[in-house]
Amino acid sequence: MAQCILIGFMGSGKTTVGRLMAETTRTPHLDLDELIIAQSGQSINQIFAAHGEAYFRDLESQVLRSAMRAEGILSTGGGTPVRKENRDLLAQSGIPVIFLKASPEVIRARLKEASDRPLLRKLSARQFVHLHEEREAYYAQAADLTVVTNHRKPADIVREILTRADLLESKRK
Ligand SMILES: Nc1ncnc2c1ncn2[C@@H]1O[C@H](COP(=O)(O)OP(=O)(O)OP(=O)(O)O)[C@@H](O)[C@H]1O
Ligand SMILES: O=C(O)C1=C[C@@H](O)[C@@H](O)[C@H](O)C1
Ligand SMILES: [Mg+2]
Repeated sequence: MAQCILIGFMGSGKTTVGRLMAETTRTPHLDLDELIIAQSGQSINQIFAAHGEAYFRDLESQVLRSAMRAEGILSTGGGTPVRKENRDLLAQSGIPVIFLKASPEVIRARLKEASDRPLLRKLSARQFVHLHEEREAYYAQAADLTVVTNHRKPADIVREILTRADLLESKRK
C-alpha cells in the first residue's frame, strides 16, 4: 500500500515533492501521469488529442486503483480528485492524503514554459482562476494534511511533511 498520496492543482509540485520525498525516505516514487504514459505508450497531450479527456480520466482511475496498492509515495495528477469515484477511493484507502496548495499566481509562474498540460492551453486567465477555485474544494475535502508551497523550496516542503509523520502513521493504523 502507498505510504502517502499527494494531491493538488497542476504545478503545485506533486511530482517534484513526491520524487524528493521518495528519495529522502528511500522508497519508490509512483507518479500517476508517468504510469499512464508508460502504460499507454503515449504522452498526455497525445492521449487527450487522440482519445479525449473522458478516455484519459478512465485510464487515470484505473491506474490510480493499482498504484494505491503499490509501495511508495504516490503523486497524483492535478485532476485526479475531481472524479467522485477517485475521491471515494482516496477516502476509503486509509492512506494519508496530502494537499499541496499553491496560489494561482505562483502556479502560473511555475508553468509559464510548460507545454505538457493540455487543459492549461485552452484557458484564459479568468478561466484558470475559476478552475483553480473550483478544484480547491475537492482537494481540501480529500486532504488529511494541507501544506502551502508558495515560495518554498521542495526540500523544505518535504521536511514539513515528514515532521507530520506521527499524523501520517496514525492514519495507516
Ligand atoms: N516548491 C517549488 N518551488 C519552485 N518551483 C517548483 C516547486 N515545486 C514545483 N516547481 C516547479 O513547477 C513545475 C511543476 O511542478 P510539478 O511537475 O512537480 O507539478 P505537479 O503538481 O506534479 O503538476 P501536474 O499536476 O501537472 O502533474 C516544475 O517546473 C517544477 O520544477
Ligand atoms: O489538472 C489536470 O486535470 C491534469 C493535470 C496533469 O497532472 C495531467 O494529469 C493532465 O494534464 C490533467
Ligand atoms: Mg505531476
